[in-house]
Amino acid sequence: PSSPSPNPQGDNNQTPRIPASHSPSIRKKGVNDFDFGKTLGEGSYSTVVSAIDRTSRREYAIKILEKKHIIKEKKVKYVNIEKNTLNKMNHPGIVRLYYTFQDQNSLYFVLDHAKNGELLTFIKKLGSFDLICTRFYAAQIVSAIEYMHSQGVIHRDLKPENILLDENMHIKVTDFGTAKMLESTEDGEDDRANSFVGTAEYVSPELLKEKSACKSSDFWALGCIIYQLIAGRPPFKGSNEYMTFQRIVNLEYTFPEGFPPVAKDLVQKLLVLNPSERLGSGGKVGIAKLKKHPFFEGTDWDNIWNTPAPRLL
Ligand SMILES: O=C(O)[C@@H]1CCC(=O)N(CCc2ccc(Cl)cc2)[C@H]1c1ccccc1Cl
Repeated sequence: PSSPSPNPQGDNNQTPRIPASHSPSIRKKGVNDFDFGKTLGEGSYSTVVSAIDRTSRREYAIKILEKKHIIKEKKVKYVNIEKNTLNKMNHPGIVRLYYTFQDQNSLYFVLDHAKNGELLTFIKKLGSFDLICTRFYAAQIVSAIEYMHSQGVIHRDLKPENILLDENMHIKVTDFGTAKMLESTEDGEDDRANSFVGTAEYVSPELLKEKSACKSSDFWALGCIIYQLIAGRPPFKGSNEYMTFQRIVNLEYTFPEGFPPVAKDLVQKLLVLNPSERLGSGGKVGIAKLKKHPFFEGTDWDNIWNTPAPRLL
């Protein structure tokens, strides 16, 4: 098209739109733009494969979902939720969605490749984290939760399997297929998100009792994760899901010998049955109070994403 004549108002809606197919830089990506490598993980509805962009040579993790399976399992809604929530996220502690595309049989999500895998692997390998490491990772999780909630998103299924580690051993929260986008993002106007139950050991009592989660449900999961980093196992674990749920709603858990008192105090303030009394709840004010807890003493909240991760011993 001829170059547009300068428009006195300066608005550019007069500029003729160049069809994407004519401009190489914004062409829609497709399967043939990548060399696929090894499988990184298999979910019940997706497979994640490492892949290299043939042009940029950049490495990605591509999440592939089979359309037939998604439709059969009635999970189309979750696919759209994952795409829409991930598209809204732009934070160092949250896995980034670069492109999406599809072909006849599958949907493709091109994501960050977090090279060091799941936080759960390190908990299993080391047995437990010392206080310095626990504080670093807990602070990064709080920072990621604070950002998600500021965007009106509740994750609803936070757990060590969904907290990945990048090459610098910094976290990348993933798996937003079960997230909930709240209408209102103002402080304190927490809507209740309905249906869907997370992973048994980390599910909040309000989700079990009222079938609805709120932002505070992510702080319950944080309490379970901090407990697990130190104790090497989650606080609520029954011999089956029903027994686990019973322990959660009855707040049946104990601290092992030697559990550091400052961490115990924080966990006791997060694992509170009433969501509005949980430390961290109540919007920005609530999160500020959480960040001030003695457990986080010495945390430089403005620099945790460019502070080297402590060596996991
Ligand atoms: O929302 C979008 O960006 C597009 C819009 C056009 C489109 O057809 N899709 C795929 C819709 C879809 C969702 C689930 C199944 Cl099982 C099949 C098709 C969407 C899509 C494409 C690629 C990857 C994910 C999605 Cl949701």
